[in-house]
Order: sequence, then C-alpha cells, then structure tokens
Amino acid sequence: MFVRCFSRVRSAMENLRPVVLSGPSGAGKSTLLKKLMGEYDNVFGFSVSHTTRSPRAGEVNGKHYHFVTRDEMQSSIDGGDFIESAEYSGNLYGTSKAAVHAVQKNNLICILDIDMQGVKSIKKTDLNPIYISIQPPTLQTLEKRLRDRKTETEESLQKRLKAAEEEIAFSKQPDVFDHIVINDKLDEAYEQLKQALMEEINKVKNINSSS
Ligand SMILES: Nc1nc2c(ncn2[C@@H]2O[C@H](COP(=O)(O)OP(=O)(O)O)[C@@H](O)[C@H]2O)c(=O)[nH]1
Ligand SMILES: Nc1ncnc2c1ncn2[C@@H]1O[C@H](COP(=O)(O)OP(=O)(O)O)[C@@H](O)[C@H]1O
Repeated sequence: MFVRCFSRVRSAMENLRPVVLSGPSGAGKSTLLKKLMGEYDNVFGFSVSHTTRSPRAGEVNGKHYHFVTRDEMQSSIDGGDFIESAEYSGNLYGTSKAAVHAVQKNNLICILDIDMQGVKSIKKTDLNPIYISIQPPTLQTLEKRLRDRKTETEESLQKRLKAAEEEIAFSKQPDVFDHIVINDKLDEAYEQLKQALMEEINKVKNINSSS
C-alpha cells in the first residue's frame, strides 16, 4: 500500500510540467502571475531569471530577478550555467539551470516568464512545458498600460512596442502556444489562465494529499 502510494506520488512529481508565460512587455504577465501565486500558495514557484537591466522601484534582487552585470552574466553563460538567454531591449536576460532546479526540487510547478527568443530556445530542450501566451487586446491598449506603468523611458518604451509587434505576430504562428489568453478584463483573463493550468494544479493537490 505504502509502496503503491509512494510510487504514485513520485510519478506525479516527475510529471509536473513547467509553464512558460510569454507575450509582449506590458501584456500583464507579472500581474496575472502575482494573482496566481497569491491564490495558490505552495503550488507554483517562479524561475528567477538573471538580467543586466537595472532594478525598478520595488523589485527585489533574488526575487524578481538576479540583477547582474553584463560581464558576470556573459561569463556564466559561457560557463554553461544557462538553459537559455536572450538580448532584449538592450539588456541580457536568461534562465539559469539553477533557477529551474530550485523550483523543481521543491515539487512546485516552475513558471518561466520569458520572451519569444526564450520560447524558441526552450522548445529545443527537454523541459516539456505548457506554453501560454498572454496578449493585450490591442497594441493601443498595450501602449497605454506601459505608459501608465511609468517604468520605461520613451526610448525603452519604443523598443518594447517594436518588440511587441513581433511578439504578437509570433503568437499567431501555428503550434507555438498551447493557450493564448487575451488580457482585456483582468478577472476573465485570470480565469482562462487558471483553466489552462488546472491539470497541473490538480497534480500538485494530489501529491500534497497523498504525502
Ligand atoms: N528569454 C528570456 N526572456 C526573459 C527572461 N526574463 C524575462 N524575460 C523577458 O524579457 C522581457 C522584458 O522583461 P522586463 O524587463 O522585466 O519588462 P516587463 O516584461 O515589461 O516587465 C519580457 O518579455 C520578459 O518576458 C529570461 O530569463 N529569458
Ligand atoms: N487587464 C488589465 N487591465 C488594465 N490594466 C492591466 C491589466 N493587466 C495588467 N494591467 C496593468 O498593465 C501594466 C502592465 O502589466 P504587467 O503585469 O507589468 O505586464 P508584463 O509583466 O507582461 O510586462 C501594469 O501597470 C498592470 O497593472
């Protein structure tokens, strides 16, 4: 009995699929993620990326990102410490092996918030995540949200809007994303996101109730 139960729990843990959230800057990925982590305590773990961009007000080193210099990051990339990395809007971003491992070792669903270059790289690995694209209703709404967020200079805002056009076109390619969530009304988008994740959430609940 114990052995059967234990092996069921172990196989559920091994089958926990990571989740890739992607989509234009300003689409609402962080907002939706915060809501998700708030509702589901001890179910999801965030893969903390490295970046060379400067921290914004309220961002905590080691929680939102590992903020590093370009030299530090490049030498870690060269040393083989990263699953993927990409240049975005003049800065380096990347997912370290350690970031994903730190989440998976705690039997949590690992969430990666990455751009389209990251999605392309992850597709070449054996991570087997669920790919979810978060999209704004329109480019105009995206621009308004980014301006209202007040985190960008005019220059970085324009770079993000340009990248957004590519991200939107990429999300429309067939077979890239398993789910596309249009973040118009936040509550509706959140329900759609939860629906897309329900199978994995139930796996974690089963693990917790059997252990
Ligand atoms: N490829 C890749 N992209 C990342 C990573 N971390 C964040 N990003 C993406 O980099 C872009 C810019 O992120 P950020 O500067 O935090 O701006 P924000 O998305 O507007 O809050 C977003 O599209 C993120 O999804 C990473 O580790 N790898
Ligand atoms: N559905 C929504 N309606 C209105 N504003 C939103 C909605 N979703 C997110 N926002 C706001 O838009 C801005 C960008 O969202 P954010 O989560 O930072 O995007 P991302 O992480 O994708 O860059 C934030 O200021 C956030 O409060």
